[in-house]
Amino acid sequence: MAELTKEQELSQVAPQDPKTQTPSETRDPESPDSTTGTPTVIVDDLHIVYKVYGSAGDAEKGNAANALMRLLRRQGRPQMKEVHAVKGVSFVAHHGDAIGIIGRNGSGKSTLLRAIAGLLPPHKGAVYTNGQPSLLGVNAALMKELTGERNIILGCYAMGMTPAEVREKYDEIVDFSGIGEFVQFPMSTYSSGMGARLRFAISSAKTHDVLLIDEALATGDREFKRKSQDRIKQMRQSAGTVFLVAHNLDVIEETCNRVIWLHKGKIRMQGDPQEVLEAYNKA
Ligand SMILES: Nc1ncnc2c1ncn2[C@@H]1O[C@H](COP(=O)(O)OP(=O)(O)OP(=O)(O)O)[C@@H](O)[C@H]1O
Repeated sequence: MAELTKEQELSQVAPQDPKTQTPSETRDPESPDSTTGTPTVIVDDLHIVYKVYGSAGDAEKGNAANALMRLLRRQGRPQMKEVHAVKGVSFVAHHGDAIGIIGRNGSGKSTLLRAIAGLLPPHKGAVYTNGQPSLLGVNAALMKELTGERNIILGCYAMGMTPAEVREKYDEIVDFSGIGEFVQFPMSTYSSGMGARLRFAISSAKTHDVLLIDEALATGDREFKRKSQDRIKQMRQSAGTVFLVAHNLDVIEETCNRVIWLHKGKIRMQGDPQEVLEAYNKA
């Protein structure tokens, strides 16, 4: 796939509006990376809306009449609220990119990552991916009641590795995670940092087409952070694309070649890490 014109080669995540499925329109000629590497992820005018059943607002609470009104209203449809978490985000990522996503709490970073992973359907717009995206978050699901050893095997199988590949990688994963003899204990006995380290070690044992990391580096100690940054650099070199959401801006600056700054669900700025981080720190 030399250019984006072969749209059919990109798998598409749950689009709802056929009018928006024109990824070639989303290329940003101004972007420093838009002409290098093969496109791996195209986010095209993406909107993500959460629907939540809300409770009563403060003005409606407090007395019997209001309580009765609330009860009566609930006899009809329950009150539903919408949270418009991502509002028209578009960008193109390429092989070899490590893209940092920054923004204040609630700006939509994790939502964007989950949408790229295909875990959230777009309300409008689309996400196209070339290859399998894998989301690595501190809450990524491994089975807590199983030992680290079992989880390594399960996790590797889940990523599509063969038994021979799992045997080959097993020691390296345990080593990298630094959990030592705890590998024989159930994950429920691990500290949150140990769990996060094991998840990172498992997920990064394989070369991913698109690896999405959500704050995974925030929990490790200094030594583990350094090791995981090196691993991310290696993954970039092996031609995958890495997305990294982290509040630690140093990690983003050292690891990423491009930064997207989200503000209230929209892209406020994107491009060279130093420039974007400087503007972000001044804001
Ligand atoms: N499961 C959910 N249901 C309803 N609303 C949600 C849900 N998850 C997130 N939101 C809302 O969507 C918006 C974006 O949240 P998101 O977690 O993506 O932000 P974030 O930038 O990752 O925040 P943080 O830096 O605090 O992790 C917020 O207003 C949040 O309240």
